[in-house]
Amino acid sequence: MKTAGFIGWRGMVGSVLMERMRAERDFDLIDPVFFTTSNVGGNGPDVGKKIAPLKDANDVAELAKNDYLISCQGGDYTKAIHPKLRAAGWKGYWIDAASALRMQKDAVIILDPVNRPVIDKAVAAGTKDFIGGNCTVSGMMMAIDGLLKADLVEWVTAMTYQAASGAGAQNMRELLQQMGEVHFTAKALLDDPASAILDIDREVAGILRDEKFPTEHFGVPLAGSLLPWIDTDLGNGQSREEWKGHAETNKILGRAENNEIAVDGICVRVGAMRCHSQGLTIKLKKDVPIADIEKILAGGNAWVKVVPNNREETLKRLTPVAVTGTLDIPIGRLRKLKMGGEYLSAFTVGDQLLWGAAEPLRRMLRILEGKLQ
Ligand SMILES: NC(=O)C1=CN([C@@H]2O[C@H](COP(=O)(O)OP(=O)(O)OC[C@H]3O[C@@H](n4cnc5c(N)ncnc54)[C@H](OP(=O)(O)O)[C@@H]3O)[C@@H](O)[C@H]2O)C=CC1
Ligand SMILES: N[C@@H](CC(=O)OP(=O)(O)O)C(=O)O
Repeated sequence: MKTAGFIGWRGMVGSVLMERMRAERDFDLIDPVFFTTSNVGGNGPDVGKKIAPLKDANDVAELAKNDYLISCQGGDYTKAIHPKLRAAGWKGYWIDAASALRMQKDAVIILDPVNRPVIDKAVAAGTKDFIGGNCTVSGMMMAIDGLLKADLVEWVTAMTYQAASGAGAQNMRELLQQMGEVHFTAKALLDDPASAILDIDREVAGILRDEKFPTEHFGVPLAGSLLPWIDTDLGNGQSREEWKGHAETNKILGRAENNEIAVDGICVRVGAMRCHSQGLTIKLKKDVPIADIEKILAGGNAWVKVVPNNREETLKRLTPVAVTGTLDIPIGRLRKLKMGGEYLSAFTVGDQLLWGAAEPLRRMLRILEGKLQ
């Protein structure tokens, strides 16, 4: 049995990965070894079998004993350790959730329901670095997988509504603190049915703008507001999160530079917990009837679910609350836009900690073990 070293297993993405691997009995396939940057000698997670005490995640020689290394520890860790491992001659498979290596020439971005042929070809060619994609990109591609496979997409714009979890565990906590603070401020007026809504609104605006309002992690209020900028500023009017849309989509599909699908849009953080939503405008290569589009989308992969474009089904099935904690990728609000028969609108939701982070990693391990058809 091959050995797999896990780094970052107790973080937010890592915990979801452990949960999924336990549920799918992935630990039966490998001998797991757990690493830490903070608690050498401590206890690892419960994986249903006996494991050794935690090893040092900065000990390159110890890491290099493993056939696989799966990291959810973050980009800084990857940048510090991965080059040392390769320089030391380690030939194992590196599977990573962080963005650090994604665009490297020798790395493949993994989203196997969408790009299994690209992955298989890379494995056969001896590629050793397999990196999970950006959560927004992965969610969008899982949703429109059918149209991509049918080569019907000329371009896509994505207007996103991204959850707090994308910014990290501390940010999820801060969002809840902010919500609590707002409610606390308005509570007395809220409890009085005779109070005026504009008085409540004034109190709320006051606390949101108060310098004591908890904003250590987001920098500004997210509760009762939204943040139309995610990740760093590229200096050309685009955020790094928006840049990833085009760069990663085309790399995932393995498309040549002269055959790229243009992907662009605006990425926005909203007060959802862990599901990223996005409104898509898709320019199709030809005018395909909506009933056919629904069929093509539904056949894209086993997780995409087409939601009929009516109010009741949409509000029941196409929200972060409906999707959170599941692998489902609903897509709905499907209709042709006024601009013409080639212009399709769509709305999709995905749990960004599952398909957007943990799930492609555990599936890659199975692919390498020959246990995923
Ligand atoms: N957040 C997201 O939505 C996504 C994140 N990613 C990538 O995954 C990587 C990890 O992200 P994420 O899981 O959010 O990071 P976390 O901050 O939750 O965890 C990272 C590490 O922090 C250490 N840590 C310190 N204090 C704690 C604590 N109280 N509880 C748990 N861990 C703690 C742990 O290392 P140790 O055990 O060694 O102390 C842990 O492995 C990042 O590179 C990110 O870019 C990818 C896709 C989505
Ligand atoms: N930037 C994403 C989360 C993330 O970690 O993305 P990436 O893996 O591309 O760094 C978000 O904020 O929602």
